[in-house]
Amino acid sequence: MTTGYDLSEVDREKRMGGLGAETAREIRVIDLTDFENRRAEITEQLWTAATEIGFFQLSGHGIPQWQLDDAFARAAAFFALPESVKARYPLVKADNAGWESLSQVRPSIGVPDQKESYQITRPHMASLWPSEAELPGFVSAILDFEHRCWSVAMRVLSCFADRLGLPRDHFTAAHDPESEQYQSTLRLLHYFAVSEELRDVPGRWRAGAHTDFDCLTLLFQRDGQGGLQVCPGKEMGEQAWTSITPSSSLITCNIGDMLTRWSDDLLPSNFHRVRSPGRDEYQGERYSIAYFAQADRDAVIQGPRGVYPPVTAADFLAERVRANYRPRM
Ligand SMILES: O=C(O)CCC(=O)C(=O)O
Ligand SMILES: [Fe+2]
Repeated sequence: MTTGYDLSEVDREKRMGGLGAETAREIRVIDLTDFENRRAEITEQLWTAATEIGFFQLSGHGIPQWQLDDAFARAAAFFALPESVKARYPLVKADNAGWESLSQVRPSIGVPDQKESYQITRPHMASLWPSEAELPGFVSAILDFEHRCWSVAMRVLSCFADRLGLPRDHFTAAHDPESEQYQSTLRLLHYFAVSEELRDVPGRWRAGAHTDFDCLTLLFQRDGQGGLQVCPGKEMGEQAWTSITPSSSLITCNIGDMLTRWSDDLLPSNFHRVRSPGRDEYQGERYSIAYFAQADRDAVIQGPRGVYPPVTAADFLAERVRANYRPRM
């Protein structure tokens, strides 16, 4: 077993900080309706979208619209708390839990993302939840939403397991919400409105180019709050980025580095970033929510063909988090 790993993903990321070009690409929408009866067809669609393009969107995912809207309303209420209150729930890096602001520095750009975020990782929240008085009903609503995300992610991962020749529940067993080792994370994100003095300042990103550390990311956005751009991993050399039209009802998915390793590189992780609005665009704030399906700390990541040495999900994640935040955090 290796301890840590060689961080080649970070080296790769450091080459992706430039502006690049823009290009149109097809982003497929895959309908999960009637999942159990349509599993074979859906599996084919997910596999080709994931391997040919990398990013895809889900409709028919079963999370009701009211619950998506409610999660965003609660996220906005959290970020609207006074700084002094949010500061009582600071990000604990080792646990991927808590609130941070302007502290995530992507290796690609070397300056902080223009955002704040609040991360929920179930086993580590004891002292990190806002109180009932501060935000009534927040904890139960967010935990319920997190569980709905888990269940969508596990459906998608079960299809990938089938195609990789692994037991169908291989990934589900490694993302066990009942385990103390669980480390999947729900992340509420708030990108700041662009102040007058920061407009047109080059080199500012809402989120610098990166791949995610996890197995699978579910990303929720809001109509009209654009900025997400993607660049399929296998085409990273060209640095041609495609803007994703935000949608309040679809889930945008991407593969993360953990699943790339676990699939012996068959499922590529994908670069993405959130650009700052241009001069003539909406300069207001932007919200998004991401669910990162990250295997439990004690899960051992190694693909069926053993292309990479085994590494625990705990070691894998710890190295990436260390490479991503200012030392003071
Ligand atoms: O906010 C977004 O649209 C993307 C967020 C993201 O890529 C991340 O937090 O890893
Ligand atoms: Fe991301």
